[in-house]
Amino acid sequence: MTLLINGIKKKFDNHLAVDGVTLKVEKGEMFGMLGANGAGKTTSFRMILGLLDPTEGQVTWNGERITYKRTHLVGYLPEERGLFPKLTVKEQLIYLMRLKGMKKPEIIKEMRHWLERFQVPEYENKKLEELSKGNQQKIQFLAAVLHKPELLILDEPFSGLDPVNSDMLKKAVLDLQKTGTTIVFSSHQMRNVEELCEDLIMLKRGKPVLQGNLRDIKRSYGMKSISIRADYELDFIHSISGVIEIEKHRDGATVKVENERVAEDIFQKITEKGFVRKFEIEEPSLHDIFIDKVGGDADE
Ligand SMILES: Nc1ncnc2c1ncn2[C@@H]1O[C@H](COP(=O)(O)OP(=O)(O)OP(=O)(O)O)[C@@H](O)[C@H]1O
Repeated sequence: MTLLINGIKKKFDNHLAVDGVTLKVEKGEMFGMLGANGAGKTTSFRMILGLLDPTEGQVTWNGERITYKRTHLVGYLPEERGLFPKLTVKEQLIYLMRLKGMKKPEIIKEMRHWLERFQVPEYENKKLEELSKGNQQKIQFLAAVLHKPELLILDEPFSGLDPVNSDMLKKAVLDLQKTGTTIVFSSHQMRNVEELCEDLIMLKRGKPVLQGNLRDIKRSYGMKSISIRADYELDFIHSISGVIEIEKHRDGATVKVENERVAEDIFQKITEKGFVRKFEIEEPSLHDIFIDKVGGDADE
């Protein structure tokens, strides 16, 4: 079972919201879709789900398009959320999961299992509007996974969750992956992406600017971060060519540089000045790569 996206583009009037996305996600993979606001992530998800027709290109799941008849194979947590405020948790999950072809006793069994897991069994008969935003989101997640979809699309699943709930959701997502669910998700929280996904695509104004295995991307990325501890003034590093940024600490600095050669240059210059307690070249964080590639803010 493979999700294949082949050169999809989406034009709204004259605006190309998605401009040539090609990717392959195999069964049981966790795939991250990143990009600044308006980069085209949600539009791509809608095309994957068959809710929006691509202007160009195709999407297939297991060799076929995802049409209305195959929606039971897919789970979707939309960014704009979409539950019924006046219905109880039980009422709406029964309604939504019957649309996915589940029978009522099975829905109730699965719902209780998940409510227990999320430590909110008492919510079964509460109206959605009575729940906090974060707890409503847990119910929205249940609406995406109760029918055990093969492909799960999560648009900003962690936004608005406190650290405890965010961790709980992360564990749930990882467990679903272990059972073979294919997961594609978007997030502005780079730490969550680093913790969860092996492969990713980064979009900028609809175009892919980076794509591949996260570890390979970090290893081969030119930009490096250097951690330095020394007993003397490090301000002079500013003037070395290829230095992107220097952040000073009490007894040293963290320096972002364009490539390893710049790091060697800095090493030589600081050892000429005096004793160096620490000099460590580190791979850039995904946050740094995001800022470098996409610009703007990542929510961290
Ligand atoms: N139905 C639509 N009609 C016209 N323009 C649209 C429509 N849907 C999206 N767009 C535009 O397409 C671009 C991509 O939007 P999209 O919602 O896919 O971005 P995103 O990456 O999900 O952003 P965010 O992180 O803010 O959710 C934006 O410029 C948006 O204004």
